[in-house]
Amino acid sequence: MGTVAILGAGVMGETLLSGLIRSGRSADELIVTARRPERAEQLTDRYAVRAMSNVEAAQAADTLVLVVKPQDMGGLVEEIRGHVTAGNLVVSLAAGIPTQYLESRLPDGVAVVRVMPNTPALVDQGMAAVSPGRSADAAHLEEAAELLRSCGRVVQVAEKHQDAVTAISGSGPAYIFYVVEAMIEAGVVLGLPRPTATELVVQTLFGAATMMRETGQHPTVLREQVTSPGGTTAAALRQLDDHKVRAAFITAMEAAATRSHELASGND
Ligand SMILES: NC(=O)C1=CN([C@@H]2O[C@H](COP(=O)(O)OP(=O)(O)OC[C@H]3O[C@@H](n4cnc5c(N)ncnc54)[C@H](O)[C@@H]3O)[C@@H](O)[C@H]2O)C=CC1
Ligand SMILES: O=C(O)[C@@H]1CCC=N1
Repeated sequence: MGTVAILGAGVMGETLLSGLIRSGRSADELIVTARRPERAEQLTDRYAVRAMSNVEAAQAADTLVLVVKPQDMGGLVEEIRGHVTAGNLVVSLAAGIPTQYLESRLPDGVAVVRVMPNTPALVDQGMAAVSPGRSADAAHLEEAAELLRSCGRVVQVAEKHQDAVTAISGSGPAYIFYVVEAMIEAGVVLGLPRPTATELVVQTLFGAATMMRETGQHPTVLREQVTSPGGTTAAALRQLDDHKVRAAFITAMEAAATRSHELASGND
């Protein structure tokens, strides 16, 4: 696969970097760039990878993984465009940025793959969706998928679905943590010590997620199994329905997809 440079190694860039290292990729074949020298030093200390400037990384690497914020993408591409050739594969992990945005700013024929990862990749449980740009062939797509497979699952989607993917699995961990926070608070309101409430909630989430994966049953069936007629669960779910929580989730994810779409036009 050659040398991989992670340009803009913040939260998501380090997550991918650590996954590549865990999966056995040699640190010699990995390069990082960071805006702040202290950050670059931290990453070289932690992973023994090389840190260099964006231009040097573009010159040295075969695959360039762009992991800056969408708002910083224009500046980064402007900086490296003169050093990217048709032999490079460019993989973008940024929300909202279409492959066409990158293709139109990079030399003709450069293969671009758009990816939407998520942070559970940090524990090898990531979910990533990949979409090829105009000049990316099956081998380029496989190369990008291989990078992300180092730390989780990978699916291919049509690029038109990437805003929806961003809303569901890209931002998804945050919604789950939000629900977990709310359930822990509820436990505390009900008088449980905070550490006990936290353990109950985290294990319940883990157990429910494992059940969905291992049984393959639809969540409605699994929910009904918990919900005894006239029982405690039915009383709680009635409150969630009365407060329109399901509708709120759908509206929230529509807002995330809309925001992803807006990011393409450089709206801050
Ligand atoms: N955090 C998440 O859960 C996810 C993030 N993403 C995408 O990943 C990208 C990065 O997000 P985070 O890692 O959360 O942000 P972050 O802010 O932690 O990381 C971005 C890094 O890029 C650096 N940077 C900015 N301009 C630079 C430049 N010109 N050269 C070198 N470094 C530069 C920043 O200093 C920062 O360290 C975004 O585009 C985001 O949409 C995608 C999926 C999930
Ligand atoms: O919040 C964001 O914009 C990024 C993209 C998906 C998750 N975090």
